[in-house]
Amino acid sequence: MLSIGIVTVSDRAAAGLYPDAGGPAVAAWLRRVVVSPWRPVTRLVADERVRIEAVLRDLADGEGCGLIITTGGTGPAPRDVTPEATVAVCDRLLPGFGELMRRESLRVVPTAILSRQTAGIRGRSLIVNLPGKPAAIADCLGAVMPAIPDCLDLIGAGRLDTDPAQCRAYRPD
Ligand SMILES: Nc1ncnc2c1ncn2[C@@H]1O[C@H](COP(=O)(O)OP(=O)(O)OP(=O)(O)O)[C@@H](O)[C@H]1O
Ligand SMILES: Nc1nc2c(c(=O)[nH]1)N[C@H]1C(S)=C(S)[C@@H](COP(=O)(O)O)O[C@H]1N2
Repeated sequence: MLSIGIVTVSDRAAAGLYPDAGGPAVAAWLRRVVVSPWRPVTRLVADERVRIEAVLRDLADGEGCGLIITTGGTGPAPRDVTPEATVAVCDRLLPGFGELMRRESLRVVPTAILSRQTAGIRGRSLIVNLPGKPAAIADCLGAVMPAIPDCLDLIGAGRLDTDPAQCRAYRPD
């Protein structure tokens, strides 16, 4: 059973000023697309680098999440620090994820280039950043999910299969 961490990074959602729409949107997208057994491990954290890093380490090392998806805190505002926290906890980066997600998002909004979203590997966990706008989640996950099952295989993170009618994953022979 693959554990998937879902991390909302938002000052206002963490303070209860608005309900978190991002985490539930990620979970709903995964429920629609992922057909192999998985369990969500959800976290809600303010835009504080030290706390985001602690959450990512706990999900990877403590909860054993093979995949960790963050939403929020990727922009240029002073408190947007999710990419810095991600880079700090990762052993290696996968810059292609951010490049592809920005390219796809650019079809939707010109401000897509403001997202510094990235991805990387910590041990046997793949960490992927998404922007905070709930509408961005499907754009970005739809772009990178075709490559995620093979990445999880390669790092020994666990098995993830998608419904090909929703998202066709590519596993090279
Ligand atoms: N978890 C969330 N739930 C609902 N809406 C969100 C969430 N995160 C972001 N948004 C919406 O997307 C916009 C841009 O997201 P961003 O991560 O830049 O938030 P922000 O302006 O830094 O504020 P905050 O960190 O308090 O959510 C927000 O202004 C808000 O309207
Ligand atoms: N697909 C998509 N990507 C998007 C957006 C969006 O609405 N849709 N918003 C952009 C905006 S306005 C910002 S500021 C950056 C960073 O957002 P974040 O700080 O919420 O992570 O993501 C960008 N990427």
